Amino acid sequence: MAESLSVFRGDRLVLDDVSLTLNSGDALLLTGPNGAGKSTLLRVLAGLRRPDGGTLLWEGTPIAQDWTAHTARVAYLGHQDALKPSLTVRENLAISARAGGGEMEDALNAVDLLHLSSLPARLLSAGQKRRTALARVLLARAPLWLLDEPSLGLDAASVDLLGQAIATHRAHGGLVIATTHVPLPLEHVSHLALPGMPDQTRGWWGTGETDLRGDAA
Ligand SMILES: Nc1ncnc2c1ncn2[C@@H]1O[C@H](COP(=O)(O)OP(=O)(O)OP(=O)(O)O)[C@@H](O)[C@H]1O
Repeated sequence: MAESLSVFRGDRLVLDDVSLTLNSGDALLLTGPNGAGKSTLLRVLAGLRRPDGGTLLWEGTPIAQDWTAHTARVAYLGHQDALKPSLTVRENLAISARAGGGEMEDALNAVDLLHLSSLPARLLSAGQKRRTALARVLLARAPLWLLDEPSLGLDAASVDLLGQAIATHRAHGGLVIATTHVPLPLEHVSHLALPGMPDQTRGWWGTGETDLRGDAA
């Protein structure tokens, strides 16, 4: 999927020769210290930023041939929840539902937001906003989820819901790449530690993890 990516931010080489491959149902956790380039890598994979070197492929075809087609494959959750404050939860999500055709009630249910769906987004707590943004990912009906610190601000019950949503997506053949600084309730994940990761955190990231660094295609 990604071959030998390199990305400069300013004059600093933030990503140097990063490669990774995901198959249907796979999940990859990106870890590394602040500034390691995790968000940068996600934005490149989302097509929001062009790499300075290397190639992105989808089913063997270079993504650069059709960036618009790639955008339709991706549900991207950034650090910002990007909600319109005056619109209700449901109205915010309706925009995504129209774009992706997903089921509104199922998405609200999956992140336990049904009871808050008529509230304007400006009245939501940080965790409730994050859950709304996650519901938008569900509604996008995109095969590739790119999640930047998806558990940010979530309580324990909501982190469990996040884990279930990801597991369901994977069970239907979806792909997930998520950055995180904390363990997530995921099974059989791969793990790409961008440079600077302290060794003692190995083993945090769920069961069955595989270290892709160094041997990824
Ligand atoms: N607009 C910019 N111009 C120049 N450098 C930038 C810019 N945005 C980010 N950077 C630099 O790029 C590097 C990677 O940033 P990035 O946000 O990808 O890191 P990260 O691993 O996601 O960090 P965090 O764990 O804090 O979220 C950092 O050194 C940062 O200072």
